[in-house]
Amino acid sequence: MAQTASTQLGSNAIAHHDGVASLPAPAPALHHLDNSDEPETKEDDDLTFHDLPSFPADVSTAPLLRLNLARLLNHDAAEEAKLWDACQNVGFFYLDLRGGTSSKRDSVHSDAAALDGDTLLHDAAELFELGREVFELSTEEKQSYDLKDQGSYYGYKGLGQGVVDAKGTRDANEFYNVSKDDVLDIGERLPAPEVLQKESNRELLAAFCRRSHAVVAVMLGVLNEKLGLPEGRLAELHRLEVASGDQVRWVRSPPKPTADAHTMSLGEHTDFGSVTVLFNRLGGLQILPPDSEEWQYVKPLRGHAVVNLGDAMVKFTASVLRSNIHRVVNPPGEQASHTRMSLVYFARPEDEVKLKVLEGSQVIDAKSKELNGGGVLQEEEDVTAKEWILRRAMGRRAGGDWKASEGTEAGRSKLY
Ligand SMILES: O=C(O)CCC(=O)C(=O)O
Ligand SMILES: [Fe+2]
Repeated sequence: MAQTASTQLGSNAIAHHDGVASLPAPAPALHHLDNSDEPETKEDDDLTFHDLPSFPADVSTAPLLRLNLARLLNHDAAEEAKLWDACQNVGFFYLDLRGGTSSKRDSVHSDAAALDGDTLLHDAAELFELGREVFELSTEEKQSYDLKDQGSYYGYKGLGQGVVDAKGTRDANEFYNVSKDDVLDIGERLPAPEVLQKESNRELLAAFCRRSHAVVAVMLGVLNEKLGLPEGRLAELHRLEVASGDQVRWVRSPPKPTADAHTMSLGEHTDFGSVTVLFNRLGGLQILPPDSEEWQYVKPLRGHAVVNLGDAMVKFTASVLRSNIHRVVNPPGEQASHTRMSLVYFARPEDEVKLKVLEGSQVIDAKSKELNGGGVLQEEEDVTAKEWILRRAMGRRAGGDWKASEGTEAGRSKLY
């Protein structure tokens, strides 16, 4: 008898499929490892946000694997295998940050002091408050921090100032991007509202960057080993202290009038960079799982980040790793009447890194050969991370060059 995705995935995966006939059928099960023999801890029982309406039980959700930072820090082989699986097959997973603290003696993690999942969760909670303050400023003031005309994607983007498709349909979110280089005093200080110039808030943003980057470094370390790349290869393309397009982003979508309920808040896309660490409280994020035509919600889980890979990892690995298409729609059910805000850390390759297939890995070489044989691997473009990110980000602004903003998954979307 066919199993449902949730029974296949076991207790450690989040999946919900109901039997309501009017809803779309569940997508085919994702590749996975079976974790059903893992005991469920008491803590795992409570993954909901108590101050918000609950995520409805009757919508189809993506059965993403749930990884645990503490286990990855202990070099737990099964956990590393799960990470490898998720990154090859889905490109999205949950990361339980609770209790994920590195021993300072662990020399494998160079920035061990910054590696603290609980403090990262705490910083994220404070940043949700700070984001609220930023968006409460007047539209006129916020608009003065739209740096598009200076050729920058940092700063503010107003509601409807981005497009969600090639026809130019306007988005339904506003966002604010803060540069890692700015808050770590590596790059120039960009114009910003007073509240973001306050030293204590710059320190909070800097701490969030360091801690998110340290979590990303753990992921990159495991992937480096699984790919069989020379030691430290991915790490040396992503040094915290070197200029890069790493950024913090707040995304805010107000509740939509009923007539507009189906307009997208944020259009279908793949992320441009390497690894994205996302903090969600209300639903609305959806992914189009591999081999599926059905968009599925990613249900937010307390204590967890949603982590996904971006196009740079696809390019570095000749598509051994996956950067999955996703979008943001209205939060489901009762959640739709609430303003949705999310907080994101985008880790990207250093500015001058060329987005080319990496050398020195048999796994990547084999994949390149396979794709070349099938004629799928396109000739590599000579593009740096900085150029790529700028082109992709600006192409999504109203009046931008949509075609130039295409990512690695263009073939998956009907909109491209
Ligand atoms: O708001 C979200 O949940 C996702 C945001 C996102 O995908 C992005 O900013 O690239
Ligand atoms: Fe994204």
